[in-house]
Amino acid sequence: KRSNKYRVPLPPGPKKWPLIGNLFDMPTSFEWETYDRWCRELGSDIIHLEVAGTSIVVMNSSEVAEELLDQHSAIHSDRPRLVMVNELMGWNYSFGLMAYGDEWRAQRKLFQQEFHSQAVERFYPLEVRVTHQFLNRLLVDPKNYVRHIRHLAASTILGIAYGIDVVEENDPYVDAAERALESLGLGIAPGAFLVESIPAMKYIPEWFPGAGFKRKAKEWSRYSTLMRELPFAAAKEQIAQGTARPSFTSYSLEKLDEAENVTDHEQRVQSTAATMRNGFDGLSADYIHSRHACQPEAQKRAQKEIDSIVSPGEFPRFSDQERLPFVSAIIKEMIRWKNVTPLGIPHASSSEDVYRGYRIPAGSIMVANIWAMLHDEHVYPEPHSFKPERFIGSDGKIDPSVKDPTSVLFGFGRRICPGRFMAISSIWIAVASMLTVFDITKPIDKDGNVIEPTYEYISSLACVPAPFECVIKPRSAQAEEMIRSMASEHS
Ligand code: HEM
Repeated sequence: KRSNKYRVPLPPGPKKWPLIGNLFDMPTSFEWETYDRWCRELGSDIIHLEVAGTSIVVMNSSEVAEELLDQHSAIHSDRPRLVMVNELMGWNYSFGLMAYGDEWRAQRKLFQQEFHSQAVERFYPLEVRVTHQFLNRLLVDPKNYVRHIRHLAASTILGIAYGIDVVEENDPYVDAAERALESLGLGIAPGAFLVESIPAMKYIPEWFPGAGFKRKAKEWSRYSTLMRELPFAAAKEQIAQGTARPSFTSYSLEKLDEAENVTDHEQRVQSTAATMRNGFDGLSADYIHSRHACQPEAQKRAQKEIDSIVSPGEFPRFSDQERLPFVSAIIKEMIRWKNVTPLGIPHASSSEDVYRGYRIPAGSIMVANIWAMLHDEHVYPEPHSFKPERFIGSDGKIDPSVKDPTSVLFGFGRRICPGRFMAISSIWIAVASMLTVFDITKPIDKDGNVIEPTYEYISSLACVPAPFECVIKPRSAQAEEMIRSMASEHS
């Protein structure tokens, strides 16, 4: 039986060495580009790697990812084991990192009830309010635009998850989340902790020489607990006092009476709300990070479109989306051109599978190379150029024959990003509003030369744009007045 089984070959891959496999071939930054190169060299959109006994399958096209993660989703919907963050730092409460099973299903259902495509419309007024406040901060202090974008992301998610308003400086909930998410990034970084390869090390006592990782994990687990408990306690208090704004927490706790077990339901609401914060932090902010800023032609075309549709003195509304196709095209191109999550979140296979005549071993880590899918020259000609017009048809509307990048950006199968509708709506309103009132241009040095932006990206788990200089100025005196009056209306 065994010998029959092993006649089914593994997908092709770079040459493996005994015991260590591809350990020394593995890229340590911009992995997606190396995986893409290997796939091209091997002429296959699915490849197999092995790192010290761990099987890794890279899916380099949307066809393979859809077939494996959607159509074979009963097999490939688990997550890889994460000893440091899940078992030692306490992040296993978060359904995004959790193994596939009943608790994952229960939390995911809770999340989806409040975040499906129609339900997210309840959060539109909040998204509009925090966006207008963000524009005012940009007006007052344009140089610190990265900080304001991060503040916008935090205000959006803390408002939606808990109904909490974020304060300008030293917000306790933002600080708690930042500390926790920073430690999550350190704990999850591939190769950072030996315990990931030798899980039995997790039983070493803290005082033991070489057990520094245990002491770190203990300290970091305090941050993850604080991030989960602090805002939830505040939301519950506001609900009890009758001062709470509507939020995921308030909507979900209203259903407490229907729950079979009240304590379990409350715990689940707490964990799911905290998971929203991890999902959102950074990602949407990184997209809004003025990627389109230094694309003057696209900016001017979008502004012309906005000026022709939106009445003078007003901001775009969600209901204008269809009538502003070029703004939507800019957003599609922003998320395609330099996507922040080039490898998504890996899935894991709970049992063996056979696909296209290849064997996929049980326990394989399934990596979707989203970057490669969004830079496939057959789907998006000149994939490395910023060309929002690629999404516009001859009738001036969004061309449905061009693949929408959101169909791969948010992952696949049962684990597909459940926050995708909210993510896109909050990015849309922020970008459309910024374009309405601001001109974003490249800075000029003291000799009158244009300073080109760096377009550098920091490669970690996510691919984050490095800060670059740009000049953000109101388009007119009327635009400035609009920002100020909206901000005072919301304050
Ligand atoms: C532009 C912004 C975003 C991008 C690019 C993004 C992308 C992704 C990707 C690629 C995955 C992995 C899917 C898979 O395993 O196949 C994911 C999962 C997830 N995302 Fe997002 N996401 C974004 C915003 C959000 C927001 C706003 C939330 C919450 C409000 C969120 C919550 C989650 C959760 C909870 C998961 C884990 C789902 C699970 O394991 O079942 N994301 N996201």
